[in-house]
Amino acid sequence: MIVKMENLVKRYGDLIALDHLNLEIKEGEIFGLLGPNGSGKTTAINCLLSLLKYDKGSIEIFDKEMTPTSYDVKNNIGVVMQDVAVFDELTVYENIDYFCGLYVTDKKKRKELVEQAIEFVALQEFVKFYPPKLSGGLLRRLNIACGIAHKPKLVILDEPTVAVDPQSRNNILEGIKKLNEQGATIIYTSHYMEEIEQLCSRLAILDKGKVIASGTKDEVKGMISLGEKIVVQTFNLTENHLDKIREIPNVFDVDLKENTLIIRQKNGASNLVNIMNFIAENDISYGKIYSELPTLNDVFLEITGKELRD
Ligand SMILES: Nc1ncnc2c1ncn2[C@@H]1O[C@H](COP(=O)(O)OP(=O)(O)OP(=O)(O)O)[C@@H](O)[C@H]1O
Repeated sequence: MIVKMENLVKRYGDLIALDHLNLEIKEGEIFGLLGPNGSGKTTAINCLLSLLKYDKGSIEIFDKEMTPTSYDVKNNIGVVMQDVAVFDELTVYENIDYFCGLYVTDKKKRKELVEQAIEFVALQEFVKFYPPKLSGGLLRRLNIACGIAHKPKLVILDEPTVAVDPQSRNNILEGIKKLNEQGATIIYTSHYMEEIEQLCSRLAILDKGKVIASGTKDEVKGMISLGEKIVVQTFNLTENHLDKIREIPNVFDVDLKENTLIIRQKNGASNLVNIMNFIAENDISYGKIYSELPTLNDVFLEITGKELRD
């Protein structure tokens, strides 16, 4: 276990920002913290880093209690915060060199690390630029390079893709996968469920400072009863057909409205094939046919009654 957060409570006055939060993050995973704005993601990260005092609970990182003076633990953590924090009066190269220098004093070693970080976020053409001359996406990439240049074992990224262009977004997501492949454990917070789906091996969904669902993506999706949804645009279905479709393995709900048939099935390997075979065998004419698996938003919607996005 790389991170163990137990029963964490954090209050801001009357507001309970973290309400007995429990998180366990294992070595080598990309762990997603997903939740709508204000659900407590940044507060959880700040407590984890001992940047914020909390009211109750305990935090262990690398099997050691985390305190504001746990410098040996902090040396092995890289943080990329939501707000870009670089020096406007230093160039791209100098910024990365400065932040790397907080951890690595050997100049030769640092030069290597800084160059690797620049290559990692593909900022080679911009090394002499000052931050005010960089676009939002490039600035975020610089922010990331500053956070990871010292090759930490644990990398924490707090919504690193907010307001970036699609090219930088892809660069950032690919970079995170690469970091993980090179051995870093990653904590990634976002309110974009697509990013969490794409990146993370396990996740926790937060709402009002509580974990409302956690596990692998499949485990989390398995917590709700929506199952797989198969949609068929069809024209000549009879009641008799609908009855037969209800008998197909895994089908638990069939609904025909105008020309759209929605079949809900429990998860299974050949759900769509079974439906297509039935359509072919019964000479049913159809337009579009497609299958949708539940999304993390469906999970959130079912548990909380509201959408993940604002
Ligand atoms: N310094 C503070 N003082 C008072 N309330 C705060 C403070 N920081 C955060 N909060 C409140 O605590 C709750 C959790 O906020 P937090 O920033 O941790 O959420 P978040 O999930 O990271 O949201 P976002 O996605 O918008 O960053 C929110 O209701 C927020 O308004």
